[in-house]
Amino acid sequence: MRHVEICFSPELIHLHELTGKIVVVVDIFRATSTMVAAIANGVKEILPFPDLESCQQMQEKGFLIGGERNGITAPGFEMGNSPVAYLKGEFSGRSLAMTTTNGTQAIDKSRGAEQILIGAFPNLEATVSYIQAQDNDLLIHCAGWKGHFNLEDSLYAGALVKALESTHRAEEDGALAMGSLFEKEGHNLKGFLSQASHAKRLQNHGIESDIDFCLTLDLYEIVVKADARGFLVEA
Ligand SMILES: O=C(O)[C@H](CS(=O)(=O)O)OP(=O)(O)O
Repeated sequence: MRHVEICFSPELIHLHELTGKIVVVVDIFRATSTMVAAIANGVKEILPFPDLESCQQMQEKGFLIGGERNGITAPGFEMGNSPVAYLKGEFSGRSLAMTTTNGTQAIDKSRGAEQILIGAFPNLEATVSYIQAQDNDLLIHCAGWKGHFNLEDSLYAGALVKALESTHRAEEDGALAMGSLFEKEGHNLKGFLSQASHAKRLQNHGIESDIDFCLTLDLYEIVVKADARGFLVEA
C-alpha cells in the first residue's frame, strides 16, 4: 500500500518530503484547471513562471504569454488565467508561458519531486488511473490563496484521497479530514464551493463560466505532467 498526504499551502511545503514522491499541484480556481484546458485543446506545452517579468520575456521567443495577478490579466500579456479562453482550440500547437497569483508559485515549490502532475476536476479520473499505475507515494500540493488554506483545492485533494482508497493509505489528519469532506459534499461541488472565498472573488469579476468549467468532472482523458525540462505536457 502506498501513502497519500496533503500540503494545504505552498507556505507549508517545507514540512513535506518531496523526494521520490508524485506531487499533484492543484489550483482549482483557476491555474491548474486552465493548464489542463489548454493542453486538452491543443496547446503543445506550458512553461510555468513564478514571476511576471521572466514570463513576459518568453514572448520574444515566440511563446504565447499568459499572466494574471489578483484575478486580472497582467498588463502587456496576451492571455489571463481563464480556462474557457482555450476551449475553441485557437492556440493549437503553440507553446505557452504562464504566471499566476498562486498556482505557478506552487509548481515552482514542487521542484525536487519524482514527478509533478497538474490536478483539476476536468481530468480527475485520468489522473487517478495514472497515479495508480505508479509505485510512488503521493503528495497533493494545494496552491491555496496567498499562503492561506482554501476550500476548493482541499476538496479536490479529498476527491483524490477517496478515489485512491484501494491503493493509497491516508494516515495524516489532513488527508482523513478532506476524504470525509469530499464524501459528504462531493455530490454537490458547485453548491458547496459557491461559498468559497475565491469563488466569490471570481464572481465579482463576472467570470461564472470559469467556475462552471473548473467544477466539471472528467471532461478529458489526458494527464498533464512536468517533463525533464520543466515544461507541462500531456503524459
Ligand atoms: O486567477 C485566479 O483565479 C487566481 C487569482 S487570485 O487568487 O484570485 O488573486 O490565480 P491562481 O494562481 O489561479 O490562484
